Amino acid sequence: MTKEKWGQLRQRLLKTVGQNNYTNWIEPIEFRAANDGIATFDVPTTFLGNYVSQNYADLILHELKTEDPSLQRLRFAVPAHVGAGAEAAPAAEQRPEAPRTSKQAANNVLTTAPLDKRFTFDTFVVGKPNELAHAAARRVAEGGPVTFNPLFLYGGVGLGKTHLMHAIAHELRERRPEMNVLYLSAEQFMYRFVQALRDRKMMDFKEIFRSVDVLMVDDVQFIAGKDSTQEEFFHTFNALVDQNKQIIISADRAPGEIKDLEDRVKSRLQCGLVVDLHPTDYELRLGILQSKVEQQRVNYPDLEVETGVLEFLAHRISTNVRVLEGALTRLFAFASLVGREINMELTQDCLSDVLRASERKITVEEIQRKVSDHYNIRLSDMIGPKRLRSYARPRQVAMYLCKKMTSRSLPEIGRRFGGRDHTTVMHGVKRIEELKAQDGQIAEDLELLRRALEE
Ligand SMILES: Nc1ncnc2c1ncn2[C@@H]1O[C@H](COP(=O)(O)OP(=O)(O)OP(=O)(O)O)[C@@H](O)[C@H]1O
Repeated sequence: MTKEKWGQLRQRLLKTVGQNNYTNWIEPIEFRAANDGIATFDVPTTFLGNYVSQNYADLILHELKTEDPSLQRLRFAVPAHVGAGAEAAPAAEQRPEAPRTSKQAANNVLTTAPLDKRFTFDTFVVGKPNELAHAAARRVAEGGPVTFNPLFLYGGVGLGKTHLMHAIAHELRERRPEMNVLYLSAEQFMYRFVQALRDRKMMDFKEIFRSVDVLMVDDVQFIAGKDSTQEEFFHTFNALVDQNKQIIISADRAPGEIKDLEDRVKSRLQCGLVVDLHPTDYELRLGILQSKVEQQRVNYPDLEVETGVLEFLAHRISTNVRVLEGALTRLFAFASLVGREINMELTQDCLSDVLRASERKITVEEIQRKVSDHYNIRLSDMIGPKRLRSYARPRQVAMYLCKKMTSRSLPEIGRRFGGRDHTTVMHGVKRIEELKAQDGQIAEDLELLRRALEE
Protein backbone atom coordinates (compact mmCIF):
# COMPACT_ATOMS: atom_id res chain seq x y z
CA MET A 1 0.00 0.00 0.00
CA THR A 2 1.47 3.38 -1.01
CA LYS A 3 0.47 7.05 -0.89
CA GLU A 4 -0.20 6.95 -4.63
CA LYS A 5 -2.52 4.00 -4.25
CA TRP A 6 -4.32 5.84 -1.47
CA GLY A 7 -4.76 8.78 -3.85
CA GLN A 8 -6.60 6.49 -6.26
CA LEU A 9 -8.70 4.85 -3.58
CA ARG A 10 -9.79 8.25 -2.33
CA GLN A 11 -11.46 8.91 -5.68
CA ARG A 12 -13.52 5.75 -5.22
CA LEU A 13 -14.49 6.91 -1.73
CA LEU A 14 -15.57 10.26 -3.15
CA LYS A 15 -18.16 8.47 -5.26
CA THR A 16 -19.42 6.47 -2.30
CA VAL A 17 -19.70 9.18 0.37
CA GLY A 18 -20.55 12.23 -1.75
CA GLN A 19 -18.69 15.49 -2.21
CA ASN A 20 -19.68 17.09 1.12
CA ASN A 21 -18.62 14.20 3.32
CA TYR A 22 -15.55 13.68 1.24
CA THR A 23 -14.40 17.29 1.66
CA ASN A 24 -15.14 17.28 5.37
CA TRP A 25 -13.83 13.88 6.40
CA ILE A 26 -11.83 12.01 3.78
CA GLU A 27 -9.78 14.73 2.13
CA PRO A 28 -8.14 15.92 5.38
CA ILE A 29 -6.75 12.47 6.27
CA GLU A 30 -3.39 11.38 4.86
CA PHE A 31 -2.10 7.87 4.46
CA ARG A 32 1.18 7.50 6.37
CA ALA A 33 2.19 3.81 6.39
CA ALA A 34 0.99 0.23 6.59
CA ASN A 35 2.72 -2.21 8.96
CA ASP A 36 1.70 -5.50 10.58
CA GLY A 37 -1.81 -5.36 9.11
CA ILE A 38 -2.43 -1.80 10.41
CA ALA A 39 -2.85 1.18 8.11
CA THR A 40 -1.98 4.47 9.83
CA PHE A 41 -3.42 7.81 8.77
CA ASP A 42 -2.39 11.32 9.78
CA VAL A 43 -5.31 13.42 10.90
CA PRO A 44 -5.30 17.15 11.73
CA THR A 45 -7.25 16.78 15.00
CA THR A 46 -8.17 14.00 17.41
CA PHE A 47 -11.78 14.87 16.93
CA LEU A 48 -11.58 14.31 13.20
CA GLY A 49 -9.73 11.03 13.75
CA ASN A 50 -12.41 9.79 16.13
CA TYR A 51 -15.17 10.83 13.83
CA VAL A 52 -13.68 9.15 10.77
CA SER A 53 -12.89 6.07 12.80
CA GLN A 54 -16.49 5.79 14.00
CA ASN A 55 -18.20 6.62 10.74
CA TYR A 56 -15.96 5.67 7.84
CA ALA A 57 -13.48 3.07 9.09
CA ASP A 58 -15.32 0.07 7.62
CA LEU A 59 -15.67 1.75 4.27
CA ILE A 60 -12.02 2.82 4.12
CA LEU A 61 -10.77 -0.58 5.22
CA HIS A 62 -12.91 -2.25 2.60
CA GLU A 63 -11.32 -0.11 -0.11
CA LEU A 64 -7.77 -0.62 1.24
CA LYS A 65 -8.23 -4.38 1.28
CA THR A 66 -8.82 -4.38 -2.45
CA GLU A 67 -5.14 -3.33 -2.72
CA ASP A 68 -3.68 -5.07 0.30
CA PRO A 69 -5.79 -7.93 1.69
CA SER A 70 -3.45 -8.35 4.69
CA LEU A 71 -4.73 -5.12 6.27
CA GLN A 72 -6.88 -5.71 9.35
CA ARG A 73 -7.16 -2.39 11.17
CA LEU A 74 -6.90 1.36 10.77
CA ARG A 75 -5.22 3.85 13.07
CA PHE A 76 -5.70 7.61 13.06
CA ALA A 77 -3.06 9.79 14.69
CA VAL A 78 -2.28 13.48 14.98
CA PRO A 79 1.35 13.76 13.74
CA ALA A 80 2.49 16.36 16.27
CA HIS A 81 1.39 14.06 19.09
CA VAL A 82 2.88 10.91 17.56
CA GLY A 83 6.33 12.50 17.45
CA ALA A 84 7.66 9.71 15.26
CA GLY A 85 10.64 9.80 12.91
CA ALA A 86 11.32 12.14 10.04
CA GLU A 87 8.93 10.40 7.71
CA ALA A 88 5.96 10.67 10.02
CA ALA A 89 6.40 14.18 11.38
CA PRO A 90 5.81 16.85 8.80
CA ALA A 91 8.23 19.80 8.63
CA ALA A 92 7.46 22.26 11.39
CA GLU A 93 6.12 24.98 9.07
CA GLN A 94 3.73 22.51 7.44
CA ARG A 95 2.61 20.99 10.70
CA PRO A 96 -1.11 21.29 11.19
CA GLU A 97 -2.21 23.86 13.74
CA ALA A 98 -2.13 22.26 17.22
CA PRO A 99 -5.66 21.20 18.00
CA ARG A 100 -7.40 23.54 20.39
CA THR A 101 -9.09 22.10 23.43
CA SER A 102 -12.88 21.95 23.41
CA LYS A 103 -13.05 24.64 26.07
CA GLN A 104 -10.85 27.05 24.15
CA ALA A 105 -12.82 26.43 21.00
CA ALA A 106 -16.21 26.92 22.61
CA ASN A 107 -15.17 29.99 24.55
CA ASN A 108 -14.11 31.53 21.31
CA VAL A 109 -17.66 31.47 20.07
CA LEU A 110 -19.33 32.30 23.34
CA THR A 111 -17.90 35.79 23.28
CA THR A 112 -19.60 36.48 19.96
CA ALA A 113 -23.13 36.01 21.23
CA PRO A 114 -23.44 38.19 24.32
CA LEU A 115 -26.26 37.64 26.74
CA ASP A 116 -28.49 40.47 27.85
CA LYS A 117 -27.96 40.90 31.58
CA ARG A 118 -31.56 41.94 32.07
CA PHE A 119 -32.98 38.72 30.64
CA THR A 120 -33.01 36.52 33.73
CA PHE A 121 -35.61 34.29 35.34
CA ASP A 122 -36.02 36.94 38.06
CA THR A 123 -37.20 39.52 35.58
CA PHE A 124 -39.39 37.12 33.60
CA VAL A 125 -43.04 37.52 34.61
CA VAL A 126 -44.98 34.28 34.56
CA GLY A 127 -48.65 34.04 33.67
CA LYS A 128 -50.98 31.46 32.18
CA PRO A 129 -49.84 32.01 28.57
CA ASN A 130 -46.18 31.29 29.28
CA GLU A 131 -46.19 29.09 32.38
CA LEU A 132 -45.36 25.84 30.59
CA ALA A 133 -42.53 27.38 28.58
CA HIS A 134 -41.18 28.94 31.75
CA ALA A 135 -41.36 25.65 33.69
CA ALA A 136 -39.59 23.76 30.90
CA ALA A 137 -36.90 26.44 30.67
CA ARG A 138 -36.37 26.28 34.43
CA ARG A 139 -35.98 22.53 34.31
CA VAL A 140 -33.38 22.67 31.55
CA ALA A 141 -31.56 25.46 33.38
CA GLU A 142 -30.95 23.13 36.32
CA GLY A 143 -28.40 21.37 34.15
CA GLY A 144 -29.40 17.95 35.45
CA PRO A 145 -29.85 14.80 33.35
CA VAL A 146 -31.23 15.56 29.91
CA THR A 147 -34.91 14.63 29.92
CA PHE A 148 -36.26 16.28 26.80
CA ASN A 149 -34.07 16.92 23.83
CA PRO A 150 -34.40 19.32 22.19
CA LEU A 151 -36.46 21.82 24.13
CA PHE A 152 -38.22 23.72 21.37
CA LEU A 153 -39.75 27.07 22.36
CA TYR A 154 -41.92 28.90 19.89
CA GLY A 155 -44.27 31.86 19.83
CA GLY A 156 -45.10 35.11 18.09
CA VAL A 157 -42.94 38.21 17.97
CA GLY A 158 -41.81 39.68 21.27
CA LEU A 159 -43.36 37.09 23.56
CA GLY A 160 -40.19 36.32 25.51
CA LYS A 161 -38.41 33.50 23.66
CA THR A 162 -35.03 35.23 23.64
CA HIS A 163 -35.55 36.35 27.22
CA LEU A 164 -36.08 32.73 28.31
CA MET A 165 -33.09 31.47 26.29
CA HIS A 166 -30.80 34.05 27.89
CA ALA A 167 -32.23 33.25 31.31
CA ILE A 168 -31.37 29.57 30.81
CA ALA A 169 -27.82 30.46 29.76
CA HIS A 170 -27.32 32.80 32.75
CA GLU A 171 -28.61 30.20 35.15
CA LEU A 172 -26.49 27.40 33.70
CA ARG A 173 -23.36 29.51 33.88
CA GLU A 174 -24.14 30.22 37.51
CA ARG A 175 -25.00 26.68 38.54
CA ARG A 176 -22.73 24.70 36.25
CA PRO A 177 -19.75 26.89 35.38
CA GLU A 178 -17.84 23.87 34.12
CA MET A 179 -20.33 23.36 31.30
CA ASN A 180 -19.74 24.74 27.82
CA VAL A 181 -22.93 26.63 27.09
CA LEU A 182 -23.13 27.98 23.59
CA TYR A 183 -25.88 30.46 22.73
CA LEU A 184 -26.24 32.00 19.31
CA SER A 185 -28.86 32.97 16.79
CA ALA A 186 -29.45 30.79 13.73
CA GLU A 187 -28.15 33.67 11.68
CA GLN A 188 -24.86 33.61 13.58
CA PHE A 189 -24.73 29.84 13.11
CA MET A 190 -25.00 30.35 9.37
CA TYR A 191 -22.49 33.16 9.37
CA ARG A 192 -19.92 31.02 11.23
CA PHE A 193 -20.59 28.10 8.92
CA VAL A 194 -20.05 30.19 5.79
CA GLN A 195 -16.94 31.75 7.29
CA ALA A 196 -15.54 28.32 8.13
CA LEU A 197 -16.18 27.15 4.58
CA ARG A 198 -14.52 30.23 3.17
CA ASP A 199 -11.47 29.98 5.44
CA ARG A 200 -11.30 26.20 5.03
CA LYS A 201 -11.76 25.76 8.77
CA MET A 202 -14.62 23.29 8.73
CA MET A 203 -12.77 21.06 11.16
CA ASP A 204 -12.57 23.83 13.73
CA PHE A 205 -16.20 24.63 13.14
CA LYS A 206 -17.30 21.06 13.68
CA GLU A 207 -15.08 20.70 16.70
CA ILE A 208 -16.49 23.80 18.35
CA PHE A 209 -20.07 22.82 17.79
CA ARG A 210 -19.67 19.20 18.74
CA SER A 211 -17.79 19.93 21.91
CA VAL A 212 -20.40 22.02 23.70
CA ASP A 213 -22.50 20.67 26.55
CA VAL A 214 -25.52 22.84 25.84
CA LEU A 215 -26.30 24.32 22.44
CA MET A 216 -28.90 27.08 22.19
CA VAL A 217 -30.01 28.33 18.79
CA ASP A 218 -32.41 31.28 18.65
CA ASP A 219 -34.81 32.01 15.77
CA VAL A 220 -34.12 28.75 13.93
CA GLN A 221 -36.69 29.64 11.24
CA PHE A 222 -33.89 31.71 9.74
CA ILE A 223 -32.18 28.65 8.27
CA ALA A 224 -35.30 27.61 6.34
CA GLY A 225 -34.49 27.50 2.63
CA LYS A 226 -30.71 27.61 3.28
CA ASP A 227 -29.85 24.08 2.30
CA SER A 228 -26.19 23.75 3.25
CA THR A 229 -26.70 25.46 6.59
CA GLN A 230 -29.62 23.16 7.32
CA GLU A 231 -27.52 20.16 6.46
CA GLU A 232 -24.72 21.24 8.76
CA PHE A 233 -27.21 22.10 11.49
CA PHE A 234 -28.75 18.66 11.12
CA HIS A 235 -25.37 16.93 11.56
CA THR A 236 -24.44 19.10 14.52
CA PHE A 237 -27.83 18.41 16.07
CA ASN A 238 -27.50 14.65 15.63
CA ALA A 239 -23.96 14.54 16.95
CA LEU A 240 -24.98 16.38 20.12
CA VAL A 241 -28.14 14.36 20.70
CA ASP A 242 -26.10 11.18 20.29
CA GLN A 243 -23.78 12.41 23.02
CA ASN A 244 -26.81 13.22 25.19
CA LYS A 245 -26.01 16.94 25.16
CA GLN A 246 -28.85 19.39 25.73
CA ILE A 247 -30.16 21.40 22.79
CA ILE A 248 -32.54 24.34 23.11
CA ILE A 249 -34.11 25.89 20.06
CA SER A 250 -36.47 28.80 19.55
CA ALA A 251 -38.56 29.79 16.55
CA ASP A 252 -41.48 31.97 15.66
CA ARG A 253 -43.67 28.96 14.88
CA ALA A 254 -43.95 25.22 15.51
CA PRO A 255 -41.41 22.99 13.72
CA GLY A 256 -44.05 21.52 11.41
CA GLU A 257 -45.13 24.97 10.29
CA ILE A 258 -41.73 26.32 9.26
CA LYS A 259 -41.77 26.49 5.49
CA ASP A 260 -38.76 25.35 3.49
CA LEU A 261 -37.36 23.37 6.36
CA GLU A 262 -36.35 19.85 5.39
CA ASP A 263 -38.63 17.13 6.74
CA ARG A 264 -35.79 15.34 8.50
CA VAL A 265 -34.87 18.58 10.33
CA LYS A 266 -38.51 19.18 11.22
CA SER A 267 -38.92 15.71 12.60
CA ARG A 268 -35.69 15.99 14.61
CA LEU A 269 -36.88 19.28 16.10
CA GLN A 270 -40.17 17.71 17.08
CA CYS A 271 -38.72 14.76 18.89
CA GLY A 272 -38.16 16.50 22.24
CA LEU A 273 -40.49 18.84 24.07
CA VAL A 274 -42.24 21.46 21.94
CA VAL A 275 -43.83 24.28 23.95
CA ASP A 276 -45.41 27.47 22.80
CA LEU A 277 -45.60 30.89 24.35
CA HIS A 278 -49.20 31.97 23.84
CA PRO A 279 -50.14 35.57 23.16
CA THR A 280 -50.22 37.51 26.42
CA ASP A 281 -53.48 38.01 28.29
CA TYR A 282 -54.47 41.12 30.19
CA GLU A 283 -53.21 39.89 33.57
CA LEU A 284 -49.78 38.96 32.22
CA ARG A 285 -49.42 42.29 30.46
CA LEU A 286 -50.30 44.13 33.65
CA GLY A 287 -47.80 42.02 35.63
CA ILE A 288 -45.07 42.75 33.09
CA LEU A 289 -45.84 46.48 33.19
CA GLN A 290 -45.67 46.52 36.98
CA SER A 291 -42.34 44.74 36.91
CA LYS A 292 -40.96 47.08 34.23
CA VAL A 293 -42.08 50.12 36.25
CA GLU A 294 -39.96 48.83 39.12
CA GLN A 295 -37.00 48.59 36.73
CA GLN A 296 -37.63 52.13 35.44
CA ARG A 297 -37.51 53.45 39.00
CA VAL A 298 -33.75 52.99 39.01
CA ASN A 299 -33.47 55.75 36.40
CA TYR A 300 -36.44 57.84 37.47
CA PRO A 301 -36.79 57.49 41.25
CA ASP A 302 -39.11 60.51 41.58
CA LEU A 303 -41.66 59.66 38.91
CA GLU A 304 -45.07 58.46 40.01
CA VAL A 305 -47.55 56.55 37.86
CA GLU A 306 -51.18 57.47 38.44
CA THR A 307 -53.54 54.59 39.21
CA GLY A 308 -55.25 53.29 36.12
CA VAL A 309 -52.45 54.10 33.65
CA LEU A 310 -50.91 50.63 33.67
CA GLU A 311 -54.34 49.00 33.45
CA PHE A 312 -55.15 51.23 30.50
CA LEU A 313 -51.93 50.28 28.71
CA ALA A 314 -52.35 46.57 29.44
CA HIS A 315 -55.83 46.79 28.01
CA ARG A 316 -54.98 48.80 24.92
CA ILE A 317 -51.58 47.45 23.84
CA SER A 318 -52.05 43.78 23.27
CA THR A 319 -49.73 43.24 20.30
CA ASN A 320 -46.47 42.21 21.93
CA VAL A 321 -44.41 42.78 25.03
CA ARG A 322 -41.69 44.67 23.18
CA VAL A 323 -44.20 47.34 22.14
CA LEU A 324 -45.55 47.49 25.68
CA GLU A 325 -42.06 47.91 27.07
CA GLY A 326 -41.18 50.56 24.50
CA ALA A 327 -44.33 52.49 25.36
CA LEU A 328 -43.41 52.51 29.03
CA THR A 329 -39.85 53.61 28.38
CA ARG A 330 -41.09 56.43 26.20
CA LEU A 331 -43.63 57.46 28.84
CA PHE A 332 -41.01 57.70 31.58
CA ALA A 333 -38.56 59.61 29.39
CA PHE A 334 -41.27 62.03 28.23
CA ALA A 335 -42.63 62.63 31.73
CA SER A 336 -39.15 63.28 33.07
CA LEU A 337 -38.33 65.72 30.24
CA VAL A 338 -41.50 67.78 30.61
CA GLY A 339 -41.51 67.44 34.41
CA ARG A 340 -45.03 66.03 34.65
CA GLU A 341 -46.45 63.03 36.45
CA ILE A 342 -47.53 60.01 34.45
CA ASN A 343 -51.29 60.30 34.26
CA MET A 344 -53.90 59.38 31.67
CA GLU A 345 -53.67 62.69 29.86
CA LEU A 346 -49.91 62.49 29.44
CA THR A 347 -50.20 58.84 28.38
CA GLN A 348 -52.72 59.67 25.64
CA ASP A 349 -50.58 62.59 24.42
CA CYS A 350 -47.29 60.79 24.46
CA LEU A 351 -48.45 57.46 23.07
CA SER A 352 -51.16 58.48 20.63
CA ASP A 353 -49.39 56.80 17.68
CA VAL A 354 -48.76 53.54 19.54
CA LEU A 355 -52.33 53.46 20.81
CA ARG A 356 -53.71 54.07 17.35
CA ALA A 357 -51.50 51.42 15.79
CA SER A 358 -52.48 48.80 18.30
CA GLU A 359 -56.21 49.30 17.89
CA ARG A 360 -57.22 45.90 16.73
CA LYS A 361 -60.01 45.47 14.22
CA ILE A 362 -62.30 42.77 15.49
CA THR A 363 -64.28 41.02 12.78
CA VAL A 364 -67.82 39.63 12.71
CA GLU A 365 -66.41 36.17 11.92
CA GLU A 366 -64.15 36.27 14.94
CA ILE A 367 -67.07 37.17 17.18
CA GLN A 368 -69.24 34.41 15.72
CA ARG A 369 -66.46 31.86 16.23
CA LYS A 370 -65.73 32.90 19.82
CA VAL A 371 -69.41 32.97 20.78
CA SER A 372 -70.17 29.56 19.28
CA ASP A 373 -67.14 28.12 21.08
CA HIS A 374 -68.19 29.74 24.32
CA TYR A 375 -71.70 28.26 24.18
CA ASN A 376 -70.46 25.03 22.70
CA ILE A 377 -72.69 25.08 19.63
CA ARG A 378 -71.87 24.70 15.98
CA LEU A 379 -71.15 27.87 14.04
CA SER A 380 -73.60 26.74 11.33
CA ASP A 381 -76.38 26.40 13.92
CA MET A 382 -75.73 29.85 15.27
CA ILE A 383 -75.87 31.47 11.86
CA GLY A 384 -78.57 29.16 10.44
CA PRO A 385 -82.36 29.36 10.68
CA LYS A 386 -82.99 27.29 13.85
CA ARG A 387 -85.08 29.12 16.44
CA LEU A 388 -84.38 26.97 19.48
CA ARG A 389 -83.47 29.09 22.51
CA SER A 390 -80.12 27.29 22.81
CA TYR A 391 -79.14 28.74 19.42
CA ALA A 392 -81.18 31.96 19.43
CA ARG A 393 -79.67 33.39 22.62
CA PRO A 394 -76.01 32.93 21.59
CA ARG A 395 -76.97 34.38 18.20
CA GLN A 396 -78.32 37.50 19.91
CA VAL A 397 -75.19 37.73 22.08
CA ALA A 398 -73.04 37.57 18.96
CA MET A 399 -75.16 40.23 17.22
CA TYR A 400 -74.87 42.46 20.27
CA LEU A 401 -71.08 42.09 20.34
CA CYS A 402 -70.89 42.78 16.59
CA LYS A 403 -72.81 45.99 17.09
CA LYS A 404 -70.66 47.09 20.03
CA MET A 405 -67.23 45.95 18.91
CA THR A 406 -67.22 46.48 15.14
CA SER A 407 -68.21 49.38 12.92
CA ARG A 408 -70.61 47.22 10.89
CA SER A 409 -74.12 48.54 10.31
CA LEU A 410 -77.24 46.59 11.36
CA PRO A 411 -78.08 45.49 7.78
CA GLU A 412 -74.48 44.32 7.29
CA ILE A 413 -74.57 42.33 10.51
CA GLY A 414 -77.92 40.83 9.47
CA ARG A 415 -76.42 39.70 6.18
CA ARG A 416 -73.58 37.92 8.01
CA PHE A 417 -76.11 36.10 10.18
CA GLY A 418 -77.71 34.07 7.41
CA GLY A 419 -79.26 37.05 5.60
CA ARG A 420 -81.47 38.24 8.45
CA ASP A 421 -83.29 41.54 8.37
CA HIS A 422 -81.79 44.54 10.20
CA THR A 423 -84.85 44.71 12.47
CA THR A 424 -84.05 41.21 13.75
CA VAL A 425 -80.56 42.37 14.64
CA MET A 426 -81.92 45.48 16.34
CA HIS A 427 -84.32 43.37 18.37
CA GLY A 428 -81.51 40.99 19.38
CA VAL A 429 -79.22 43.82 20.49
CA LYS A 430 -82.02 45.39 22.57
CA ARG A 431 -82.90 42.08 24.18
CA ILE A 432 -79.28 41.49 25.26
CA GLU A 433 -79.03 45.02 26.64
CA GLU A 434 -82.06 44.29 28.83
CA LEU A 435 -80.79 40.90 29.92
CA LYS A 436 -77.37 42.30 30.73
CA ALA A 437 -78.95 44.41 33.44
CA GLN A 438 -81.13 41.59 34.83
CA ASP A 439 -79.21 38.38 34.32
CA GLY A 440 -75.82 38.00 36.03
CA GLN A 441 -74.90 35.03 33.86
CA ILE A 442 -75.38 36.96 30.62
CA ALA A 443 -73.42 39.91 32.00
CA GLU A 444 -70.58 37.57 32.91
CA ASP A 445 -70.66 35.84 29.51
CA LEU A 446 -70.45 39.21 27.76
CA GLU A 447 -67.52 40.33 29.86
CA LEU A 448 -65.63 37.09 29.27
CA LEU A 449 -66.25 37.21 25.55
CA ARG A 450 -65.30 40.85 25.30
CA ARG A 451 -61.99 40.18 27.05
CA ALA A 452 -61.25 37.11 24.98
CA LEU A 453 -61.89 39.08 21.80
CA GLU A 454 -59.71 41.97 22.88
CA GLU A 455 -56.69 39.82 23.68
N1 LIG B 1 -42.93 37.31 30.49
C1 LIG B 1 -42.11 38.35 30.37
N2 LIG B 1 -41.65 39.00 31.46
C2 LIG B 1 -40.82 40.05 31.33
N3 LIG B 1 -40.41 40.56 30.16
C3 LIG B 1 -40.83 39.96 29.05
C4 LIG B 1 -41.70 38.83 29.08
N4 LIG B 1 -41.98 38.45 27.82
C5 LIG B 1 -41.29 39.30 27.03
N5 LIG B 1 -40.60 40.20 27.75
C6 LIG B 1 -39.75 41.30 27.26
O1 LIG B 1 -40.20 41.65 25.96
C7 LIG B 1 -39.11 41.94 25.11
C8 LIG B 1 -39.15 41.05 23.90
O2 LIG B 1 -38.88 39.73 24.33
P1 LIG B 1 -37.95 38.71 23.49
O3 LIG B 1 -36.89 39.47 22.79
O4 LIG B 1 -37.58 37.61 24.39
O5 LIG B 1 -39.02 38.23 22.42
P2 LIG B 1 -38.92 37.10 21.33
O6 LIG B 1 -40.06 36.17 21.60
O7 LIG B 1 -37.57 36.51 21.30
O8 LIG B 1 -39.22 37.91 20.02
P3 LIG B 1 -38.68 37.77 18.53
O9 LIG B 1 -39.57 36.76 17.89
O10 LIG B 1 -38.88 39.13 17.95
O11 LIG B 1 -37.26 37.35 18.57
C9 LIG B 1 -37.85 41.75 25.94
O12 LIG B 1 -37.40 43.00 26.42
C10 LIG B 1 -38.31 40.89 27.11
O13 LIG B 1 -37.60 41.15 28.28
